[in-house]
Amino acid sequence: GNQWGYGKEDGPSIWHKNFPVAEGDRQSPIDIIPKEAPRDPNLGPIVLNYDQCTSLNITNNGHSVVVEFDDTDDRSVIQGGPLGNPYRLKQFHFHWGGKGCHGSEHTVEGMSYASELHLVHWNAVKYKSFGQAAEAPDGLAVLGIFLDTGDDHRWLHMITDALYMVKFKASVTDFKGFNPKCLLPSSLHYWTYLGSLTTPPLHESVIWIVLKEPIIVSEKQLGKFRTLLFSGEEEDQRMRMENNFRPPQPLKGREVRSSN
Ligand SMILES: C[C@@H](CNC(=O)c1ccc(S(N)(=O)=O)cc1)Cn1ccc2ccccc21
Ligand SMILES: [Zn+2]
Repeated sequence: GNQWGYGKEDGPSIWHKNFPVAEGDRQSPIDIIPKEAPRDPNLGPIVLNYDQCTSLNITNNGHSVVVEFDDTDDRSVIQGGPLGNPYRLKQFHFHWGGKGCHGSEHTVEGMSYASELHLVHWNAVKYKSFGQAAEAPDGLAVLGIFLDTGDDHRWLHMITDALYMVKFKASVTDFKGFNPKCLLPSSLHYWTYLGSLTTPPLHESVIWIVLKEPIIVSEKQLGKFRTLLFSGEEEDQRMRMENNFRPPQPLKGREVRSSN
């Protein structure tokens, strides 16, 4: 299939060859300029119902580390804010940089954070499957959370302690009972805009909700993400998984709104 990555030969600058939508009108991520993102009084708060959440496993898909959820019912949903329906949690994953360099996807006035967490949800009211939703303009809602560096995050160790089990591409291990609520910052104030997946196939199917407040994790915890490999166990070349982020894309006239 279409092999893509984050290197010189297969990275973001050449994705358009196999995925022409890369040059589309609603691509993500973007640079968010707060003073150009007016408060919209019609934007209510986002509501996260993650209490019955059902994480299943953690996997290295060769691009990131992903925690997958049982999305066969509405136990874990996001709703409110810009969303017309509840959207069902499918997975979350991270993007990060290399040693001492930042790796968030969205930036704020040109400033990037150390890392960015994406909680991926799909509109199971309107669409029959995640795959079908992933191709629809209102099919997905991704909650983006910035990670900044400072003290240890008290719960992130539950993820970083499992990373040695999924060092290689295509490795997967059980990861049950993890509630991502523990990864939220104290404020749910957000920016929202219409965008896309930030990796191929780059479908323009995402309602983005990016939280303004970052969570704080330590350099040591972030460093554990960089022990993951892009490469599979059988490959002789070991390529460290780092800098797995797409840079900001043209806004092309889109409006970014701010919650109150
Ligand atoms: C959409 C693709 C898989 N890609 C994603 O699911 C995805 C999700 C979020 C982001 S980001 N970085 O923007 O948050 C990027 C990619 C293929 N695919 C199609 C159907 C399908 C079913 C299960 C799994 C993968 C599937
Ligand atoms: Zn992502």
